[in-house]
Amino acid sequence: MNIEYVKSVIRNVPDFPKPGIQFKDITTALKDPKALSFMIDHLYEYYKDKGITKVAGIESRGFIIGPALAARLGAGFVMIRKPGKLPADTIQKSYALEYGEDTIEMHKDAIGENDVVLVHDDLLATGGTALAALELVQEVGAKSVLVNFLIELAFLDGTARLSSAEDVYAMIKY
Ligand SMILES: O=P(O)(O)OC[C@H]1O[C@H](OP(=O)(O)OP(=O)(O)O)[C@H](O)[C@@H]1O
Ligand SMILES: Nc1ncnc2[nH]cnc12
Repeated sequence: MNIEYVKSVIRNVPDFPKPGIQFKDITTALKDPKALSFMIDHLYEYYKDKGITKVAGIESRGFIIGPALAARLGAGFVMIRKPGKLPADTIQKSYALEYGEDTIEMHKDAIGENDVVLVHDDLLATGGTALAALELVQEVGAKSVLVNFLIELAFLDGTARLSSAEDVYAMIKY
């Protein structure tokens, strides 16, 4: 079992959700028991000695591997959600999309100044979503912030926008 195997079971769906987009569909990797456990094991090995105290997953595909990885690391899990879903006091960040704008939010008390936070999502494209999440976690005063993706669309150079993170790691690159 290796990264190439996981890559081989990620389905490419052309022209979804609109013409010209090559959609990387992780459902075919998640339903494969060997690929699912490999992804969690591999990320655990990468992060186990980095002192992570919280994994912050981005809705919704960051809510799949994120909590499993957090449990393996002995860390807590924090939800970064689309607006209007979190019940207590939140901090928000808006960011540009290809067309228009989107907002994410997190509970203000989700992270403290002693936390080493791993922001996790399934995929890095332009980096707008991840940058907004990184800034949210930095603004609430985390000690340091690392960022992780299962997949990076490297040709879009989203990592360039995440230079204020301690570390950025994507398991699979296209
Ligand atoms: O790097 P970016 O250009 O910001 O794009 C990446 C984001 O887009 C996808 O989420 P989507 O908005 O499709 O939501 P979902 O996870 O709920 O499917 C993906 O899961 C990332 O969160
Ligand atoms: N090409 C893509 N595949 C899957 N999710 C995405 N989110 C943004 N771009 C994507």
